[in-house]
Amino acid sequence: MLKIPSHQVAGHHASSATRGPLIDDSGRFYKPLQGDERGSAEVTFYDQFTSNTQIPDHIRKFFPIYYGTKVMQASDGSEHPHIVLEDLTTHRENPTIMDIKIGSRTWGPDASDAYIEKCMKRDRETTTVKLGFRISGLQIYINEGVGYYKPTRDRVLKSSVDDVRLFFKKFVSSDPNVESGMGPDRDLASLVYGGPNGILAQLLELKAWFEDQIIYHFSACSLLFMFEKGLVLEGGSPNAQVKIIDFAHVTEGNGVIDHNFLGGLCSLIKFISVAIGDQNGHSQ
Ligand SMILES: Nc1ncnc2c1ncn2[C@@H]1O[C@H](COP(=O)(O)OP(=O)(O)OP(=O)(O)O)[C@@H](O)[C@H]1O
Ligand SMILES: O=P(O)(O)O[C@@H]1[C@H](O)[C@H](O)[C@@H](OP(=O)(O)O)[C@H](OP(=O)(O)O)[C@H]1O
Repeated sequence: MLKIPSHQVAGHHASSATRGPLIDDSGRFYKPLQGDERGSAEVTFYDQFTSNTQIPDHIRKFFPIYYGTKVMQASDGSEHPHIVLEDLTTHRENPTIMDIKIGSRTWGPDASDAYIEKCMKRDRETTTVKLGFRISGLQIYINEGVGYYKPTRDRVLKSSVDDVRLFFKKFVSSDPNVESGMGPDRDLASLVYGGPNGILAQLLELKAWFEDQIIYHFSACSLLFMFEKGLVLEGGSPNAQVKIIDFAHVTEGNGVIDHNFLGGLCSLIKFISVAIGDQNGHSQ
């Protein structure tokens, strides 16, 4: 049975009037191809990436598994091609999720002047230009009674630099709505951001690849942070994961490192380091 994902935090949403992602019970995520060149560019990327033998396994794990494309009934009732992906939330019960669009510019080298103008406006209005990334959406699980803290798209996109700092603290706090004089409690910071399997370690692994790889330029891609607070309450690990998604503006690297993504990633790493409590940032 196809349904609208309940854990989508950003991007185009499905409704009976608009085409958006759908999921099924087998753990697949169906993303409708955008009608213009963005849809075909994303398919081209996934086709090429899936068969690219230059991608090390420890990097491939950051990408959703790709199952090809399928023409099927879209959320608006039309027959439409979809990209079929692994549903990254399928094994999670109450995931806490953040979508962060990386890069200090969100268009690729072949973009039209009109598209650049549209993106530049949005990049300036958000933290993209200042920080090299912007938060596009998030949800934070609080508990069974309250459910999720999920600020509106408008609220998230209007974030200042200080708001971004605060969101990274709220993200790992027991209740994002509660703040003492010291701000949100950050009770889960060392478990979720820190440690050998935490988000910071995963970002550093990605960064090492981005310092070297000259195959792709990942314009306007997002990193998804995910973890499960419920597992911590049961005494386990939060199963923190970083994934990279949204490849509508990926282009060939042509022998040049992806300085736009790499710069944003370094900036993000510094913010996460600070949110853990290491005011000097990470030394690597
Ligand atoms: N494979 C996946 N599994 C589960 N959820 C996903 C997956 N891919 C994307 N999502 C969810 O859908 C949201 C939007 O995804 P994506 O960025 O690919 O869509 P988009 O409509 O192209 O976005 P944008 O308008 O920002 O370019 C993400 O923030 C995430 O919550
Ligand atoms: O970050 P926001 O404010 O949500 O803005 C959206 C974001 O820039 C997306 O990347 C873009 O889609 P693409 O990356 O696929 O171009 C989308 O364009 P659209 O509204 O024209 O689809 C924007 O609305």
